[in-house]
Amino acid sequence: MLIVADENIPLLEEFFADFGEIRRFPGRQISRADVLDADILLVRSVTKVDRDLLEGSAVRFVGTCTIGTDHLALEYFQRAGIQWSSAPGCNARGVVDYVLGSLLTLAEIEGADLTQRTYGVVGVGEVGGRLVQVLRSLGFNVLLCDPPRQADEGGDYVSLEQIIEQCDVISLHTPLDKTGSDPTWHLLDRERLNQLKPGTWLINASRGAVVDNAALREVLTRREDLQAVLDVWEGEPQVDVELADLCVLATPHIAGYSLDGKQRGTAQIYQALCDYLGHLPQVKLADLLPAPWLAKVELSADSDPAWAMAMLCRGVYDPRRDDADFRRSLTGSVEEQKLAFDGLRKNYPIRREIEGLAVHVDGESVALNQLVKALGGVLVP
Ligand SMILES: NC(=O)C1=CN([C@@H]2O[C@H](COP(=O)(O)OP(=O)(O)OC[C@H]3O[C@@H](n4cnc5c(N)ncnc54)[C@H](O)[C@@H]3O)[C@@H](O)[C@H]2O)C=CC1
Ligand SMILES: O=C(O)C(=O)[C@H](O)COP(=O)(O)O
Repeated sequence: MLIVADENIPLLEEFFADFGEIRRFPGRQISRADVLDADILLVRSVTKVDRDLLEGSAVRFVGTCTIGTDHLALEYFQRAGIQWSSAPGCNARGVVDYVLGSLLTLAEIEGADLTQRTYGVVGVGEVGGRLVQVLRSLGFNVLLCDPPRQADEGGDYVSLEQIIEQCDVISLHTPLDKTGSDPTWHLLDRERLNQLKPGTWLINASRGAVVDNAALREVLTRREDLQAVLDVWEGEPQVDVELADLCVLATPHIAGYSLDGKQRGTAQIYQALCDYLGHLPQVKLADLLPAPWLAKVELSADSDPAWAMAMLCRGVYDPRRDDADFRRSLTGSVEEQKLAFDGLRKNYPIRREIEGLAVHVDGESVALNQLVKALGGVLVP
């Protein structure tokens, strides 16, 4: 069996070597000729997998080790009888950690109290749902917007207009969808961006085109009260440098890049391929994931909870480093910038997740215990 795979998929050898030959390519360069004889195609988000790539090839199974599926031509797969799988939720916690780190930076720069703001989460699926859970457990006021879920399940949802009208912080976690009943392409268009409440913080770690980037640049230029954090960009790997300059934090699509998230993505596709081929899975992620460098944190019971939150979150992950690395890469020619965008992602440093962090609170503190649990940490004796 021949497997063609994006070279940036971690643990390819460990999970897939037993199935046959693995040929690795840079994801953006996988071509018709590369996949012609392949049985299995394993990708990440940067490979457009459509009829142009697959027609006439032997590929019968496509696995994307990502949450997003906007790079896959799913209707074509159905017509052509090609099985596929994505990795739902694999790196959702990494994105939550990115948002938490961004909030800490925004609060520091603005001198704001995170407990006093109203949060709007747009798209309440794997990522947004986990984010809502953390924010509410922290005692924050959170409004939810998810028209598809609202239509299916009813419940405690508000419209995007209400989010824009009432929220001090808006975090976007929808898929990128150009069609359907609730399209998200330019969900935040010029009109909606203009309506943002004074002082709104806008975070986009979904897909670049969920926000009209040109309109955002124009609105941020006029309105100094707004603060934006962008992890994703229209036209990646090319980035609007002027827009990046206007952002508080700008990063090269790495919000979900925890080691755990990336390796989980591979493991989920391995499981899906085993199901497709009727194989009994032999490889377990738990045997491969290394122990985190930060094994345990000790907090004194009289620590200030706001300080403790910053320490715990930033001790595991602080997006300011990614922002600094990215900004340094935005100085060369456009071609150099595009290469740097992919280079930063390819050589991404090891980063772990806050969930599961072992924390010992030395003494009695209800507030600290609640904080640790809200962040997903584990209280240990
Ligand atoms: N920056 C990064 O590194 C990462 C980005 N992502 C992006 O985040 C997206 C969301 O991820 P998940 O939460 O795992 O997906 P999901 O599919 O679990 O949840 C998406 C939610 O958005 C809702 N939704 C769809 N259209 C909407 C609309 N017009 N308005 C409001 N809500 C809408 C859906 O009903 C669903 O509940 C992914 O599709 C992917 O594009 C995901 C992982 C990492
Ligand atoms: O899972 C997703 O969806 C993402 O956005 C991934 O973090 C993207 O990572 P790459 O596939 O672009 O490496």
